[in-house]
Amino acid sequence: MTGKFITFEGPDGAGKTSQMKRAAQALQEKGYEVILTREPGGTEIGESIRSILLDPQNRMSHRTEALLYAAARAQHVEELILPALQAGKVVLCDRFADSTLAYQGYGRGINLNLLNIVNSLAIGSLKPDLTIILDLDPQVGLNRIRNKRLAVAGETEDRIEMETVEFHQRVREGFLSIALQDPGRYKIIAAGMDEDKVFEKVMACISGVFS
Ligand SMILES: Nc1ncnc2c1ncn2[C@@H]1O[C@H](COP(=O)(O)OP(=O)(O)O)[C@@H](O)[C@H]1O
Ligand SMILES: Cc1cn([C@H]2C[C@H](O)[C@@H](COP(=O)(O)OP(=O)(O)O)O2)c(=O)[nH]c1=O
Repeated sequence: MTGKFITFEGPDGAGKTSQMKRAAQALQEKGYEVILTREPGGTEIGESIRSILLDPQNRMSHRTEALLYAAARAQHVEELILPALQAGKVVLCDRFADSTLAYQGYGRGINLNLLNIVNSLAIGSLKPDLTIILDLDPQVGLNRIRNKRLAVAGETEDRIEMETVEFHQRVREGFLSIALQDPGRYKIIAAGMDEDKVFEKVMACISGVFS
């Protein structure tokens, strides 16, 4: 495997999408071939599963939720991520297996060992070279999202964003606990600063992967 696999994690509204777009552009300017993708999603099947997962009309059991995220991930890895890495590309992925541990594990309360098994069924031995966790008070993130939604008529909150602040607080703490387990792979960046400052730190972490 010659490519690089970099994942972005953190609470909703932490700035992952914005930072990833800038990082992709910076890397492309340096001559790297970059794939920008997201979970759940990244493939036709994954995007269909995403609509089911995020639809606020769906009353879904926690176990169904965990398995659907993993199903979307399995397709994503096989159809898009592994082939891109084998072709030497840089894959930037908006959320990956750690989101299942944080949201379905720390958030919903599903046993973490079980989730690790489900994740390994979905991803095999694939491991990101770097995982950037954009850390933010979840209330600030949710307010950012609400302001963004207000700007787009007709957009409403998705099924996960509608969860309680306490749920999102557990998710945040979950990400921080996960990061402690492998400080070499996880880099935590405080995401409450302005976008340019966060971006400087993001690029400093990414540079480490290529040195
Ligand atoms: N550092 C920042 N400070 C203030 N607002 C931000 C910052 N980063 C992103 N935003 C805004 O917050 C909203 C959510 O950002 P986004 O990149 O979509 O986050 P995520 O993908 O983590 O949900 C967007 O409207 C974006 O412009
Ligand atoms: C990948 C993944 C995402 N999620 C949740 C987190 C998000 O609320 C939602 C969709 O992800 P995303 O669109 O990245 O949300 P945001 O841009 O608001 O951060 O799915 C899980 O609960 N488990 C998972 O395994």
